[in-house]
Amino acid sequence: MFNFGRARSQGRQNRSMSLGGLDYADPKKKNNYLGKILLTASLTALCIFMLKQSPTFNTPSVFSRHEPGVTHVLVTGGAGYIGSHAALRLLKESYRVTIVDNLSRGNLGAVKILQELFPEPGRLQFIYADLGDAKAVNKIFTENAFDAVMHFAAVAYVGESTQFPLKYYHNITSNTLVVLETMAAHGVKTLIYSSTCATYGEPDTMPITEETPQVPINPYGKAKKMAEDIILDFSKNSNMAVMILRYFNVIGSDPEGRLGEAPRPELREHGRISGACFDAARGIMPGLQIKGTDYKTADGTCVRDYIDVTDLVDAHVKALQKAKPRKVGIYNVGTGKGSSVKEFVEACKKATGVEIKIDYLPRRAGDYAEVYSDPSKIRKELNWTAKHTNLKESLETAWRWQKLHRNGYGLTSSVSVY
Ligand SMILES: O=c1ccn([C@@H]2O[C@H](COP(=O)(O)OP(=O)(O)O[C@H]3OC[C@@H](O)[C@H](O)[C@H]3O)[C@@H](O)[C@H]2O)c(=O)[nH]1
Repeated sequence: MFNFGRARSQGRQNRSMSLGGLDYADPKKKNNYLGKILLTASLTALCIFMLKQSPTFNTPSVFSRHEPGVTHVLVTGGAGYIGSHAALRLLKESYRVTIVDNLSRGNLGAVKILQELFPEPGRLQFIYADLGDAKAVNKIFTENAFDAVMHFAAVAYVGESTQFPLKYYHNITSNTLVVLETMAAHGVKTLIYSSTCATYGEPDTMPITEETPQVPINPYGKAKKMAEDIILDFSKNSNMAVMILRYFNVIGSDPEGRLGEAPRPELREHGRISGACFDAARGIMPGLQIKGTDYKTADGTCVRDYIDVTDLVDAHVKALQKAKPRKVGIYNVGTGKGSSVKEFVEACKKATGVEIKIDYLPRRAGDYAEVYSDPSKIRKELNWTAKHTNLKESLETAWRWQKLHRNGYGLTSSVSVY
């Protein structure tokens, strides 16, 4: 694990070690030492220069104290697709944001864009850390005064979860435990948790309400359900304000084309339908594979409820504003409308203007035939409703980003910790 804060303290240690070892008795050595001092001084200057370029350098004291009227939100996974869009929205709304990300799935490029948009001291800082490292997380909470946590960071591919279940159980449950324990230890009182429709599995009746029994059928959904249970049990004897948002299938991009979805190329085989469509439209892949055509749905392909990322982050801001101590709110975040994979691909062809070649494959492990939400609870209680319900229009915003960023976020997107 590396973070800029640690680099600074290590820099201090190294400096004192080199000065502590000076011995001026030998004139030859003295020249050596002068050389070393000059080298150390220039390296230190270089380090400081580089750190000043990094977002973490901006006035840590501002981040370490509560300020009346300023809500400081820790966004875990803020370098990822949804987390970065949430950070952008929070920053636009004048929240103070700290992003923690291990860059295993997220992109430093997304953080850099946010940093360029909000360069003022005290707005945004980035800390490179892994939530599995409880000591590092504790240090982050010690050095920062958070008012709320939005916990996005997680591995999140259904197919991958069936292949590497332990990775999913570990990452999703134990990291949530670390976040909760550290929040409790430091008195941070509000949690907005990213859950998923995958916790419902394959219910008998549609649409899915928050009362629909949760019977997940893949490790991703099961691990998210476990994390929800951990949070719910903890909240029974705590005065924490908790909001659990169960997302349906997230698509789209920042309409101004600054942020987008940049999945790891090496994870393409597990990738979501949106990424697969765009890869095919851009000719990076020879075509799109539709995985499963024999489901009991109108056209035989799976049905999902596609929610625009800008609507999703709007739900987060509303959840944050309405969160109350000792209360738990659980909400579906979807449009209430189901679309089949075939319909999705047709919309993608229209949005991109590309005639995507399609191969039909057998079912993917872990998939359920049909899920779509009943979003009436969130509409009633949080006054939230999806504004973007046209698949093609959401895909157009994503396609715009894809065209502007042919290499995703560039070199930074290949930084990997796992
Ligand atoms: O290349 C592909 C990818 C996906 N698909 C199909 O498209 C449908 C949607 O699959 P995706 O992987 O995009 O999304 P999923 O429904 O599996 O899960 C998604 O939604 C819920 C979120 O919480 C999860 O994080 C997210 O992965 C499935 O039927 C899948 O089999 C393909 O046919 N081809």
